[in-house]
Amino acid sequence: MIIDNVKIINCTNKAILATIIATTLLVYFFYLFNGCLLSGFNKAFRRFPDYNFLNTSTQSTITDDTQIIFGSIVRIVSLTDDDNRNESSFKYRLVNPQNLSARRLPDVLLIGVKKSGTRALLEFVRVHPDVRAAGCEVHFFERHYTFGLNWYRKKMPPTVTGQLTMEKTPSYFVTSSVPSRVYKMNPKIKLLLVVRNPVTRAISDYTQSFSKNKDMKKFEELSFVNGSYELVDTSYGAIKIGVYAKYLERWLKWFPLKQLLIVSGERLISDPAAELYRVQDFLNLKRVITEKHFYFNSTKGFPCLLKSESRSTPHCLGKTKGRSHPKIDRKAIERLSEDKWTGRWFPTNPNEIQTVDSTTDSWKGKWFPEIPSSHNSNDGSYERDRIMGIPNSECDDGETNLSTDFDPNNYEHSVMFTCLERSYKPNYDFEPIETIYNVPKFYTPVHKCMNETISYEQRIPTLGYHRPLWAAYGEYIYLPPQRWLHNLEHGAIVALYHPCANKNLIDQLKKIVKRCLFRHIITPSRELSPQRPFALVGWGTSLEFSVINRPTLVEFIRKYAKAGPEKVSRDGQYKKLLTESSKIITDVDDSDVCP
Ligand SMILES: Nc1ncnc2c1ncn2[C@@H]1O[C@H](COP(=O)(O)OS(=O)(=O)O)[C@@H](OP(=O)(O)O)[C@H]1O
Repeated sequence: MIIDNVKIINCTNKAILATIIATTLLVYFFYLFNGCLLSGFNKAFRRFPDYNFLNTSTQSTITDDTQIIFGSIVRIVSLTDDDNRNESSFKYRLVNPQNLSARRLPDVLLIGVKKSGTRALLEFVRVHPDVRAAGCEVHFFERHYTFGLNWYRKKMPPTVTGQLTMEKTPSYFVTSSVPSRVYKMNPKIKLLLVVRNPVTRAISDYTQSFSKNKDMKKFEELSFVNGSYELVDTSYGAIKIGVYAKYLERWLKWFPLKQLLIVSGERLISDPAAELYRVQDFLNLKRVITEKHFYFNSTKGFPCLLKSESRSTPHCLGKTKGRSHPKIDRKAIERLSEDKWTGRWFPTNPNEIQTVDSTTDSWKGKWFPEIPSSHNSNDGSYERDRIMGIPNSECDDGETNLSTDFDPNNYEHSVMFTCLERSYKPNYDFEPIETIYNVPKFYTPVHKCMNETISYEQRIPTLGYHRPLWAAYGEYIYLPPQRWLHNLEHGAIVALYHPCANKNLIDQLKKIVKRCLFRHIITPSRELSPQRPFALVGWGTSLEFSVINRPTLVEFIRKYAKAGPEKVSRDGQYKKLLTESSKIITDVDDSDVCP
């Protein structure tokens, strides 16, 4: 009986043990299978932090990297990653597997003109997700025609239905056999032709040859017969190519003008986005390539891409594009540019060319593509009207067209600096939030004239397009961000407060900033949140806070003052609603910040 009892107890123990193991295993498997469910919950919780995280237009990027540093929440936002995310949203599409990897003959040909900006146009247009281009010049129609169309097709990139295939070889334009061959391949093909002031083009052409052969004669000697500036030598290749109409005539025998778009090489440099809009319209593409894709690199002196089909980082064209030109005798340039030398534009009588296709409006007549004086890329004059710090009533003189940003004389605009709600209470529970944008190394924002609006994606902008005239340093009744962003670029610190912020705290903030450095701006801003109605802003960074903690603010100012990409300490020109000019603290360069 006792033995029986022991057996029963043993059996019961085994059963209990088995039950425990089974339950543990069950729980374990349940956990494994629902891991994604749990992480889903976690993610959902993480999606609901406080106001500041929700109310910023950069919220999608905030998850990038958030850390606690010196009692502040620091979030690091990658601008380029964010851009990629935007791009990918239109890059991905549902495709049938059989649509993949098909190589097609070109729908679009970039036929020339050599040294007019053809590489720039190709690189810019292939940013479009619906355009795929052969990277190298294929030279099919003039060099490798005997290889046949199949060979040519294999040189093209794979495309899916709906994508355009494109190729550029600038020598197509000047080779007589090419237009008929292209027509034979595809009579409906679209043609792009970049033209540039032929004198600048000739100098660029000469520069390229000279880089390969330093024993070459001077440009002036090659361009004129007998060494005097009397007779232009139109047999010299660099000059000859500039007689665009001669070559165009051949193309227009095969293709109607509506199948050809003439792209301005000058505008491709001064305003690439505008020229790319024309190209996208001509190719029936959605206007995807915009100003956001470009930045002007002042070191290179040309627009560059913030990202492209193959690279997500900012980059310019290679070293062979945008070379320095040798110094050419001004008299030679003047002689080559003379209006009365019709041969520069046309082989004979300018009116002759109009008989080729006079039915279409887009034919510009003698000036091909337009009067040369209207664009002259030689002296960089395209940037002249936007030069910073020089008042220009047609662009920005700090007086005209101010309402584009903020009109100091319009009482309706006073809402920008007036509190319409109850005053916000400071709250120690809200830690300061520092946002650091990874500014691309070569990012150079453009100056925009007052006839163009500037808006920002960031709630508190820390970089971006701005006005050519920057603000005089000091405290303002209100200063729009389109002005103070220029000050940030010069290394200023901008202190912002919400008009409804606590008055005592506003005074404390002002005192700290005024005692720290000369290069400061103080202005209200309605973009701040009720929880953190104060902010300090430096180039590419901002610190939003609820209460005034002197050490935190001083630390931020020391870290980001003078950190803008331009080292300019001189005072600004814009003074509308300036109430107190800033005082020099150590010296004009703010050598010692927050002494
Ligand atoms: N964004 C940008 N970056 C650099 N360069 C630019 C750009 N846009 C136009 N250009 C001008 O393009 C000139 C070269 O023209 P092409 O690309 O047609 O040359 S080529 O025929 O393919 O050799 C090149 O000529 P050079 O200045 O003589 O080098 C440039 O003036």
